[in-house]
Amino acid sequence: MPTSTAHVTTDRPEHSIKQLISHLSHDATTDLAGDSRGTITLPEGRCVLTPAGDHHLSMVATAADADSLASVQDVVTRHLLEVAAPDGPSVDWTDPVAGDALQLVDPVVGDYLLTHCTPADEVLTDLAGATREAAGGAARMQIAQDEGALLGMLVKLVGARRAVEVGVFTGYSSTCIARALPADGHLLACDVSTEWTSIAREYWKRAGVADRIDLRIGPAIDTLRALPADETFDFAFIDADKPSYPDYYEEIVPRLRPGGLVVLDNVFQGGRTFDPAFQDENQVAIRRVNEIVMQDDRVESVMLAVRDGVTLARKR
Ligand SMILES: C[S@@+](CC[C@H](N)C(=O)[O-])C[C@H]1O[C@@H](n2cnc3c(N)ncnc32)[C@H](O)[C@@H]1O
Repeated sequence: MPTSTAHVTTDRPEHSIKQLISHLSHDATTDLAGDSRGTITLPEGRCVLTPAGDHHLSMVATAADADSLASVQDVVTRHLLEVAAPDGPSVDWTDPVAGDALQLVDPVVGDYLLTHCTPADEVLTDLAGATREAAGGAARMQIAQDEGALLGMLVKLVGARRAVEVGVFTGYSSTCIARALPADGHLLACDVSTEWTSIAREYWKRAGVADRIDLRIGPAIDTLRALPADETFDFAFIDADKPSYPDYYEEIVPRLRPGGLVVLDNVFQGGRTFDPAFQDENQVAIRRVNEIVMQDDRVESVMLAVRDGVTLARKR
């Protein structure tokens, strides 16, 4: 039960955040960012305060369990009321929500997005159907149509000729990427499964891109590390086993040309990324790679709330 938010009415949100951060600086680890966002880190958890328009501030508290969350809420609320004017704000926290119950994208918005991008053609529609039939529940691993459209558009915007994909499955994303490459383009596609990628091969042929794709079966980290030293890429998509994301990222970034793009999928982990109660190896690795990307001077990055969270990192 680790996340809860509160919206507080205050005349000067930036000023209130600054005061609170200063007030708590002896009892907690505090940080005030240039955009007036304040972060308070306590032993029990964390609270991030953000100005929201001229008369509000929003607070997001996270902790590993309900008791710790209540303690974070209590500390922040008490100190906020201490620094506020005597007729100070009322602070009403929402009920705690577990990370995996967060609604990442409202279903109404999600449907609208899906139905307002270039529609999937017959090949991609058939591929999605064949994957559902062959993989059942595992078909969830396949990227959705709007994410495929995004990948294709990014490949074109970057003007990519050489691309690499880590995590092929039945070939939806690789088809979108390969189609967006020029006729002499090349996609190095890495996966461990001959079973799933046999479906991919069939659909690459149908899409007319089989000759641009070089499928390598085996642990992707071995494939990447075995590449010639001078092999470079313009575009990379990482969508395989999550614990290896930091290693994939570190292998790929040095091989990106300046202006090249690496895209990382599932950086939200269904909301578990935001919730410290979730500590399995997937979530730990994704939080780690999210920090690595954010602090990496070699790239500029942005995280998009597309599906399960997509990070774009462009090599400087
Ligand atoms: C989420 S799926 C990829 C979905 C795909 N991008 C699509 O659009 O359908 C993850 C894939 O990563 C592959 N995988 C898992 N561990 C791997 C590893 N160590 N090296 C390479 N591929 C791996 C799995 O076999 C699976 O096909």
